[in-house]
Amino acid sequence: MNELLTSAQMRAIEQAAFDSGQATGLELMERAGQGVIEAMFEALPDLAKAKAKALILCGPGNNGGDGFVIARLLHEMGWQVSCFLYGDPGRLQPDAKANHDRWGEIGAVVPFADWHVRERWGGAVPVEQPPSLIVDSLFGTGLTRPLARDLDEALRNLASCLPEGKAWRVAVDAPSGLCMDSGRPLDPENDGELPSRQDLTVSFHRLKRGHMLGDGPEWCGRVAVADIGLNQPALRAARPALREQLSDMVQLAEPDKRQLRKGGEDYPGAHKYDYGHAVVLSGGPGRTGAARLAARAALRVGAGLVTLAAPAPAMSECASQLTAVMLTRCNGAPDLGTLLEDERLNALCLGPGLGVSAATRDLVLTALGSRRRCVLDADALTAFAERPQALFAHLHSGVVLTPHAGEFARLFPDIWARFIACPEQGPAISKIEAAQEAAARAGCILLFKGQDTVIVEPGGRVVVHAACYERAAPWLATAGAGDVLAGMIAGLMARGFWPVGAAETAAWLHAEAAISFGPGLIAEDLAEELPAVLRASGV
Ligand SMILES: NC(=O)C1=CN([C@@H]2O[C@H](COP(=O)(O)OP(=O)(O)OC[C@H]3O[C@@H](n4cnc5c(N)ncnc54)[C@H](O)[C@@H]3O)[C@@H](O)[C@H]2O)[C@@H](O)CC1
Ligand SMILES: [K+]
Repeated sequence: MNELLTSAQMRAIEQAAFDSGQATGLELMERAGQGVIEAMFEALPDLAKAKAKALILCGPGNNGGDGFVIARLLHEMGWQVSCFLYGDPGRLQPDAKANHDRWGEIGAVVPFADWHVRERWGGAVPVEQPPSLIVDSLFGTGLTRPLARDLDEALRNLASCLPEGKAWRVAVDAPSGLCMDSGRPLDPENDGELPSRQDLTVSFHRLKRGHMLGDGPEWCGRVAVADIGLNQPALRAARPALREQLSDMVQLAEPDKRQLRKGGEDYPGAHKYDYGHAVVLSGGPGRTGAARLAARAALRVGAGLVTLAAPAPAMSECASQLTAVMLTRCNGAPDLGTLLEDERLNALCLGPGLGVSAATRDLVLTALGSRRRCVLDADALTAFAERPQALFAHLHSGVVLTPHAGEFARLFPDIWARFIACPEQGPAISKIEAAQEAAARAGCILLFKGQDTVIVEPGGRVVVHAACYERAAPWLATAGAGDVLAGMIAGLMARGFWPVGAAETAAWLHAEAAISFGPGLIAEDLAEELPAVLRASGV
């Protein structure tokens, strides 16, 4: 259940279910409507107390069909329901039409020409009793272009007449206007500001990428997944074409708890060298903090030994601040080369506080030449902004790049420009495609940071860690947090994690530590919170 689907993958699963006789469209639509009802009363318990009047906004496709089911079921529960339709009833798809007609036996359908939102709810004394629930069943995974201007205007009027807090808002599958493959609003006219935020968005079968990526979480409010009875493993097993379509399935990040555990059957009587030796390169005097943060994190995440390699003038500054982390002198690339003659040094971290300079570039190239597993972060990336190709030519499958948006833009300016252009049609390019293209060009693992962190192995695994909803960790926006992440990845690689697995586990632990610590967090706290996080997750 940790998968993130594209709209096309969802359609393919649905089609396979029809073709194999696992379900009919009408059955799925009924379960979808039922699923929304159950999910919203569970997630929003106050909604049941507010039981009064619901406004169901139905669209021209199957998303609208789900809305007619919801209208009927709410009516059966005693709600007063108004159904508004944006679209031509004569052109509804058969399943949506069937549910439109069933609703028609119960109540009216207000055509778009008669919505008159302002007249209804805009005056000092509303003409009509305001709804306590507004269900957005206009567009779901089928949205391919921005909302038409007249609909957009009606929805903005509705939002101003019934602002947030005046009525609960629940979206069926997607907040209308959001591209569900990217989490980006298809709304160039309004700079991506959709008409309203939802309190809850109910997805079907699995989460879609748009629920977790980009601005998706902000517009969805909260998410719930309704089971609509699709047996994906059975469909996949029986249908090679579906297997093919689901082969590049994106997963939500999870920690590898088995590998995180020390001791046990993998390491009877383990020695510290069984857990590797990470080396973190430090900047000069007054700029050693970032590397020290990374080194401490590498040790806390379980590397057997961690050495900070600092230039001579910074040695005393480092020595006064280190205890378990070891210290060695490294005055530049030749010293690093000598250091790496010791084969026990098996993972490197370069970038935090290193400085944007030719000396940094030389250190990076020496590190890459040693073929050690390596994290390149911060200045190790920015130092190549002028000539990214000079870096890419030396990268290999044991390297993890950890750019934030600014660093990504410097290394991959063309991909970045396409990624941030306001999309006019769907599916819009998502952070996943941007990261995939960048990783393919670089030829190594890429961890593209952000609230939605995307981890890509060229031609391989794609993982998303989204610090949203119950995993929101706003305190992570603090100086030095990125240095800690880089150190954690290096520490895990020293322990023997594959680079992509190290990036995934580190991204999860990093957010988990922030969630566990809570408000007031500073970067120093992240590594210190790791023991509690590891214990709580059963490691
Ligand atoms: N895939 C599944 O397994 C299920 C899907 N269901 C529902 O069906 C939805 C998908 O249905 P559809 O494929 O019919 O798509 P939608 O109902 O999302 O959209 C309807 C159609 O509108 C057109 N359209 C796209 N953008 C538009 C715009 N800006 N203005 C006007 N028209 C536009 C497109 O041709 C699209 O097919 C899902 O989101 C979900 O709510 C459910 O009924 C249950 C099961
Ligand atoms: K919707």
